[in-house]
Formats: sequence, structure tokens, C-alpha cells
Amino acid sequence: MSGHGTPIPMTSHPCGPLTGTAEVPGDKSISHRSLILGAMAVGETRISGLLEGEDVLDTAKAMRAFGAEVISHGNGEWTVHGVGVGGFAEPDQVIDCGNSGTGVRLIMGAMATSPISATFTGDASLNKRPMARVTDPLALFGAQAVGRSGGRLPMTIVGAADPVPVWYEVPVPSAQVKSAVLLAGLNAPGKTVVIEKEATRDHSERMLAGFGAEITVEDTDEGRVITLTGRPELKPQVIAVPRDPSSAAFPVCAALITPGSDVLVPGIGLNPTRAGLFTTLREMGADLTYENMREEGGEPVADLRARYSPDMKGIDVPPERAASMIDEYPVLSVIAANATGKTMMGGVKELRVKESDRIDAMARGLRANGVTVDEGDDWWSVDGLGIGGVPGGGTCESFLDHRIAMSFMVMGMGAQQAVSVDDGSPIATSFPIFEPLMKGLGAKVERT
Ligand SMILES: O=C(O)C1=C[C@@H](OP(=O)(O)O)[C@@H](O)[C@H](O)C1
Ligand SMILES: C=C(OP(=O)(O)O)C(=O)O
Repeated sequence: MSGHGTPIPMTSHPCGPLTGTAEVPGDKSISHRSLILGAMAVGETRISGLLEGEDVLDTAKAMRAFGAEVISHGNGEWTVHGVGVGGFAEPDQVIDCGNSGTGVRLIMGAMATSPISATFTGDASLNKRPMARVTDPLALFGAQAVGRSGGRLPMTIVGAADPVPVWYEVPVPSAQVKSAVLLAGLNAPGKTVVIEKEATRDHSERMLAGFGAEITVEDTDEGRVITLTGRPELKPQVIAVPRDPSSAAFPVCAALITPGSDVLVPGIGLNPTRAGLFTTLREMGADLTYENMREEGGEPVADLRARYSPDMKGIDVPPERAASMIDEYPVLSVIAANATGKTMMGGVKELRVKESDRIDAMARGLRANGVTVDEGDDWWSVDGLGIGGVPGGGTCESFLDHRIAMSFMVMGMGAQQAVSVDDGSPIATSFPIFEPLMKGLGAKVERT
């Protein structure tokens, strides 16, 4: 639960080559879903490689509060004894999802078609984020939501006693909304249909099929049509969580801008609905290769090799790629600052409702370190200064946002002077070993 503790100011100094192997933690999206679907299956699900970051630990606690037995065996090995679809118990405490939008939205979906109530809260960041995008479709199933004005947490969801299946076209590109509807659909009799105009990460669909749900996905002219048949008996699974591409982004981008670097980032999930950053970096001229491509646990996986890339060029990032790299724009803007020419990022309105307004947060920090940024409601652009051209020397606010804090730490590694953040504590939500991992590669990151 970041934001509840003492701020951790951090500084990242320009450094020599980054070298070695960066074993980043398990995928956050897949980790949340493993715990939630494990809790909705009948019997024991075994998970390895679970991300033990605060966001996922909060979801584990929540699943216990709904009656599942969730046990950590150490080193990313977990077991979940599920209570079956429709078997959730009513929690006797408020569910605190900390900093996690994915956690709270997916869990609201999972409980919304059971005859129980639950009250949800989060930290100062999560309690500002919009929840109506989830509670609107949950109301169609028969669930009720009462929260603060503007559809904010804290919020109580009264689950539908007699849920009906739903047909829902998701109005914003959001895997969290799509997943909340699918999880609610599990306990509604009949077929729930979700349509998304732009494909977003499909881990829920893949995992629901793996757990034995009847689910079909069809690409049509109207978009992706997902049909789920309610009331399945979910069968427990053995899940190996691939390493997180969104975490891999940080050592990869650090290596690209730090002279002499050569870093291997093994076992990274390369699901096409997640890999947009790596495609973009290669288009900009990054020396980034995929080695040993394979499939693990139903997800494509490769070892990434990133080397110092002094000749990257700014590009127009295609807006239709946004969903596949939505969490990576902050660190992409750091690469853009180290490229020559302008990088234009459009179709990214969703960045304004993440843990922070990420366009605003990055623009402020980039400007404080000598980089020119322009922005509109759903776009922003960065004027590249060429490799090593970022003056640095500034302190940035992280706004309770892990990706903002880590992006500025990466920026310091390739800048002319050190870059600081006011609070690195949110890094623990998704990448608890960021500091030792980056130091192990040769980075000079310190708590100040
Ligand atoms: O479903 C998920 O696991 C996630 C979906 C995305 O959010 P949106 O659904 O709000 O785009 C992403 O930003 C988040 O980090 C994880
Ligand atoms: C947006 C993110 O997470 P969440 O929405 O789960 O808080 C993220 O991890 O970048």
C-alpha cells in the first residue's frame, strides 16, 4: 500500500555501462488474474513466478477476505484454494486495494454477481481514479454501487442476488473494464458478450479458457467480440507467470541510453497486446533483439537483449498501438528525449487517469531537466536532444506513481547530471527489486 508510508527520495546518477542479466519479476496483470481466477475455481491452483509487489499482495489479501485460502510458499510460489464461481463469502472488513486500479476493478467485477456486499478503498492515488467505467456495466448485471462523488472510492458494491447476463461495448480501451465484465459474467446464467473496438491485453480471455470456461473471441469489423458462457465450474490450474514486459521496459531503456551497455532480460512475456514498446523502440533504431522465442504457459516469451543505441530517431508512434504499450509511454518519453528529432505520441488520453496524470507528471519532470515537451488532451510530444543530451540536474515529483518514479531514475542514468525523484516508494507496487536489480547492472541509484 504505497502512499501510506514515509516518502523515499531517490537520485539516479549518470553511470558507465550497464551489463549483465536482469531477471525482472512476474507479470503484474497475469499475477492479479491468477489469484482471482484461482479463488473462483474449485480446488488448488498452483502459481509460480507470482509478482510479490504491493499491488498483487493487496489482491491476495482481498481474495482471503472473500473466503479463498491463499498461501505463499516463498520465492513466488503460491497456492490458492478456490471457493468456486458464486462461492465468495462477504468480507467483514473494508477491502483496501492500495495503489492498484487492476486489483480493485477486477475484484469488483468478480464479486458483483454474488449476493454479498463489499466496500473498497485505496491510497490517495487510487481514490482519485474513475470507477464508473466499471460500475456502469456492473449495474447492467443488477449490481449497485455507492461511492464518493464522481464515482470515486471508497465505494460499496452490493452484488446482484439474481444476476442477468450482459451485452456490453466497452467505451474506452481498457482491459480492466473488459475483465471486470467478464469476471462478473462468470456468475450470470447465459452468455455475456463484451465488445472492444481496440484490442487490449487479453490475459483474462486466455486464462479463462485455461481454467475451462467456455469463451470465444472473434475479430469482426465492429471490433473484438468476446462471448463467455456463465456458471462454469472453473478447474484449478498450474500457472507459471512470465516475467513482466512493463517492468522489462526499465532495464531495456536504461541500457539503450547508457554508453557501452549490453543487458540481457530473459523470459519476457511478448503477448502482442503488450509488446508495443519494443516494436516502437526498434522503429526508433534501438539495438534490441529477441532471442530464444518460445511459448510458456500459453503466452509467447523471449529473451530481450538491449545494447547502447546512440543513433535513435524520434517517430510518430501510431495511435492504434497505444493499448499495447499504454504503461510504457512514461519511459518511452525518456528514450524520446535521447533520440534526435521529435517523438509524437497520440491517442493516449487514458494516460491521464492512471496512478497519476502521466502526461502531466512526465512533462513536468522532463521540463525540470531541460527537455521540451508539448501536450494536448490526448497527445504529447517530446523534442529529442540526442543521446546524452538531457541536461538533468532536476528533481521530479512522482505523484504516487511507480512508472513515473522509475522512468526518471532511468533518465538520470543517461543524463549529464543526476536526476532525483521526491518519492520512490511507489516502485514497490510493481517492481520491488528495481533498486538492487539496476545496481547489479551497474546503475548508480541511491536513496537520498
Ligand atoms: O488489465 C490490466 O491488467 C491492466 C490494464 C491497463 O489498464 P486499463 O484497463 O485502465 O487500460 C494497464 O494500464 C494496467 O497497468 C493493467
Ligand atoms: C496503470 C497501472 O496499474 P493499475 O491501473 O493496476 O494501477 C500500471 O501498472 O502502470
